[in-house]
Amino acid sequence: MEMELLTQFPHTHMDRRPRKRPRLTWDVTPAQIGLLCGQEVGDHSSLVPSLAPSDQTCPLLSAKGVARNASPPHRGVDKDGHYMFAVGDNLTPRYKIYSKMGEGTFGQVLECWDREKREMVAIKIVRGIEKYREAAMIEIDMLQQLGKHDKAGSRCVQILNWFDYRNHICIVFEKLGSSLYDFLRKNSYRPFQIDLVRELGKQLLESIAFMHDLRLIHTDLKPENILFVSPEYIEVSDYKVGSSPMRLPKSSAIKVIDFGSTTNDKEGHSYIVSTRHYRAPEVILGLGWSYPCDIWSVGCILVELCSGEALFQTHENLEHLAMMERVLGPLPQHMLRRADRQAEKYVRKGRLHWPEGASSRDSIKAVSKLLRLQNLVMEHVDHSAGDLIDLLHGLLNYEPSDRLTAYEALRHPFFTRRRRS
Ligand SMILES: Nc1ncnc2c1ncn2[C@@H]1O[C@H](COP(=O)(O)OP(=O)(O)OP(=O)(O)O)[C@@H](O)[C@H]1O
Repeated sequence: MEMELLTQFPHTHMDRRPRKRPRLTWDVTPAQIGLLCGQEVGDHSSLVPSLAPSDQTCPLLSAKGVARNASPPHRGVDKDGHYMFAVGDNLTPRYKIYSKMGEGTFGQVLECWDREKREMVAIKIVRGIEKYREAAMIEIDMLQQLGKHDKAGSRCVQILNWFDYRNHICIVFEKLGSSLYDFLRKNSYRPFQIDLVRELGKQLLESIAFMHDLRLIHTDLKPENILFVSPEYIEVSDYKVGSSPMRLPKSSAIKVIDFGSTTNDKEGHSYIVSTRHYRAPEVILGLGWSYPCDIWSVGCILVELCSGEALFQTHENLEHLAMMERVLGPLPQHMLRRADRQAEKYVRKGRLHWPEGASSRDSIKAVSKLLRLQNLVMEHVDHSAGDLIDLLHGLLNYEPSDRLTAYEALRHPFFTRRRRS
């Protein structure tokens, strides 16, 4: 019977830390997990009722002769522990696989038809490897904490259900649209209009203020982890010769996803967090980090939305710090002096060991071609540039304790000033 294939989460390994991003503590107690396991979460209606295919109307889903409610065939895992599937299979008797929506470090996200609720959902099928299973349990705990407080469901992606199936933790989410990154990519990295950036930045900061109020730090904010709620867009012509039409989202509503690295605020976080381009200086220098690391990421994201390109395109710590100095001015001496043992090699006589310590001429060139923040913004933004530059200086303040909080940023004139329409 199908139910026999649903295994229990092995509580015996609960003390082992997930390794997606190293963490200091295990935040989910076995008792909590026992309570949560396999339970439905909340009551959510379909986001796309009119688009959802029924089993009768979707040829893709019915063509393969998979009996309704049958267990899917055993397909095993690939070399990385990813669940192997075929479009049209049942994932479980309840969920039928419609398409693949994305893939990340944790696993794959599949678009599935929920026969019980009669709606499309997005299911993250976590790799069948212990460390990812453990990290997935943390993500579920975070999602449940967020869901409990976000009654309107407007801030963060909603978890609808989860289960442990054939050694894969499966997390069922409301189905959302494209990520900001995919949207930029499909527009050949042409920037968003400033008014859309304002809309997106405001919602992003509201989501972060909400998380920070709950004493949660996301730690992995990036355009890939911010999704438009609706998949719908319109195309408008771009008057530049030879350019393809520009996509514009029909609605600017967004939600934050991927809480696999989210952590409760505790003193003394010092391990490395965030995806490289969006990583704050205190993280790189090993000075310890907290809520302000999310705010730094927002600053990097807003620049990227205005310019179309990631602000700090680097894979190396010293080059990254040198890029920050080029765009934002010198790092404060007191921060450089406190650099931990890993980072002290980037500092000589109280200043950044640059360009002397550069790994190559190309690296020096990559840094020197970057523009100062105000010039970079003015190159892409016509109106509101002054307000935006001022806001960005507050979000990208080197000193974490002087950096704007999410609430302070929301009160900035970039968001509050009355504008002529
Ligand atoms: N609810 C959703 N609706 C639509 N698409 C989604 C949803 N959740 C995730 N996706 C898609 O799947 C991709 C991977 O999801 P997610 O970031 O949660 O996975 P991950 O393995 O934790 O990624 P990472 O490598 O960043 O840690 C996203 O970038 C997005 O394109």
